[in-house]
Amino acid sequence: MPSTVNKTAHAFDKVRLDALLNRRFFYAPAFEIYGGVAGLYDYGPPGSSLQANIIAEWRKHFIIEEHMLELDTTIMTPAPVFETSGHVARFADWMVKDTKTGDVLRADHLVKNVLEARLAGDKEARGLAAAPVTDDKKKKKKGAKAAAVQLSDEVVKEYETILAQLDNFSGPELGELCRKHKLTNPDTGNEVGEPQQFNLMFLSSIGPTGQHPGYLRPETAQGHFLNFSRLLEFNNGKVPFASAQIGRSFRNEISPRAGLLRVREFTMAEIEHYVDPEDKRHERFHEVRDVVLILLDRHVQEAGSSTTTRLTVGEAVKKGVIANETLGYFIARIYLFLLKIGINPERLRFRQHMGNEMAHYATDCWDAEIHNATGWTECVGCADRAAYDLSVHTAKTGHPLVVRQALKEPIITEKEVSEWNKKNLGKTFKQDAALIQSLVESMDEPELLRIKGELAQGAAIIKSEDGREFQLTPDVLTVERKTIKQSIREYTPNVIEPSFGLGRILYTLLEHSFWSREQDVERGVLSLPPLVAPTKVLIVPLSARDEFNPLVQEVSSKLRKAGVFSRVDDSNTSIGKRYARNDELGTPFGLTLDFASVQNRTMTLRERDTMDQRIGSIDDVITTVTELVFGNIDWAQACTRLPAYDGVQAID
Ligand SMILES: Nc1ncnc2c1ncn2[C@@H]1O[C@H](COP(=O)(O)OP(=O)(O)OP(=O)(O)O)[C@@H](O)[C@H]1O
Repeated sequence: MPSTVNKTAHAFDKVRLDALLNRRFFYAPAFEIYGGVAGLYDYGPPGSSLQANIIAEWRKHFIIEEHMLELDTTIMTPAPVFETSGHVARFADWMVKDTKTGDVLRADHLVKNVLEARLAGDKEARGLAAAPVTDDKKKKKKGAKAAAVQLSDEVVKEYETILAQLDNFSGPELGELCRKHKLTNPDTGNEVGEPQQFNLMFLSSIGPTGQHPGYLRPETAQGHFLNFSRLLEFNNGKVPFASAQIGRSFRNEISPRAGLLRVREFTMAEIEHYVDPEDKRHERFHEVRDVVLILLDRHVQEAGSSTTTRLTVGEAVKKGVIANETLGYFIARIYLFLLKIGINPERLRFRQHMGNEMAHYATDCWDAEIHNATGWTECVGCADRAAYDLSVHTAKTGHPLVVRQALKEPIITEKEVSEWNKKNLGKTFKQDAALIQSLVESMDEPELLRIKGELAQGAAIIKSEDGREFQLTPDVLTVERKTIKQSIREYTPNVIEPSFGLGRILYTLLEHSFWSREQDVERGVLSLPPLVAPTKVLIVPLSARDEFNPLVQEVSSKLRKAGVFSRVDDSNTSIGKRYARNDELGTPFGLTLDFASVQNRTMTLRERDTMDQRIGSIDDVITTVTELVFGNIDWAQACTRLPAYDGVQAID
């Protein structure tokens, strides 16, 4: 039987984790030797592999499993695209300036940090256990740390309500909060000015003339929408279908201070699922119906609370908590993906956007929020964007981004139809002729009936938007009832959009995976699942002596052939130190080759978390470790195949 491990013997320590990630070069500030730039990071070898493995699993879980159409569209985007999509006018955050130093802060973050600090001070004053604060947290939140002052119960309730509704406030409302609650810059104690909007897109220029402004895209979505007609054709004209894209996005964040959680350049993985607006059922919904989710719905937040409920996706859709099956299906699929790569399900919730928070065109929107040392962080957004994007690009370009569906049974209807005498129309109304025609053509049935009635009396009056009146007579216009046969239905599909930020997922996964050995807090471990671990198997020869070389090569080559990514560590340190280093890199399995291996062709297999060691013939161990890496068996099953090893080379 495998040993049990106590992963909670030491409280989570962000300082240690950050030091580990830096020391092992998971990632580091970009341009570090030039002093670095806030919000820009480079990933080193383990960080890059971890990200690549998460992406590989994402492609399998979504693109391959769901037959999505993959795209790779350009990052540099001409300005008119983002003018049409609304990003130029609205892709902005509210910032405030320190009235003395001119330092810039994001207004909602200022409110959050100061109120949270005051609530922590209140807890301390009441003698209630506050969350442990590490040295690093103290340092970072130095300014935000409030004195241990007890607040009245009403003020506590008011602060909690504000925090629950934070994402719902407009800029002027945030300004009002700063004044009412005397919120000052936590770093300096100075007052802040009125919130102002700051557009987050990086502006550039395409070509040498400076006449074609462009932006670095802040999300990959527009690249999907602009290619909709081609995608639809590729899919043989059939809806529903989805496009998917993994790529870089850029946002000029106001003051990025949260490591990978808020950066200015990051990798996104986005899906745009196109669906008939009249039928948002999903044919695979039954597969996820029973998945239980932790939900925080909009009504709870609007009432000032953060109390979550557990519901199956099936119940949530049935009760109307989640707007439709397709949205529910993707929320459940996002949940399953995050669990698969190692996110702790108890620290994952889905929060619905409140009324003001949601884009005006969206029908419903949920964020997958993952809990970490800084609180709850949105890592995936999942929105029903209705027909907004495709409609605005159609209206702007005149290129119809629509579905034309042949109807099985033609629809026969009777309706009032306008008939024009074009010659008389032009002669009577000259340059106003086109306007008059479009006014009549946009009328609904009751209005046309009114016109028909008035024409029967001799003349009908219509009004233009600018208040002018036109008198129409039967020699110009007649209205007749006709039978219409419609065999094509044309509609703009609605879009359900799951949008993943990979850096946030990667960082929160590292937090959820990190712990320290009970016997020694200095010995950190990253319990990354084999699926995403940067290296799956470490091969450790007892020493760098030549006699081990043939075996090392044999084992490496057999693992390579089995598709298992391994590395050899024949450095000149003890086996224990080599394993400890690889525990920090999250390598789940280790293979040790010693003199017995040379003589008897045996090898030991070590499991990272328990440090248990088993022994078997080289080939048996390779078969077992391969199955472990691919998730076909777990460690308990491996233990039934291979006997325990308690020899001298055990690392402790
Ligand atoms: N500055 C950033 N750094 C890292 N990831 C980001 C950043 N902004 C957005 N993301 C990621 O992209 C995903 C989709 O972007 P979306 O526009 O929904 O985020 P957002 O609502 O603007 O995020 P926030 O409110 O935290 O600024 C987010 O769920 C997140 O994972």
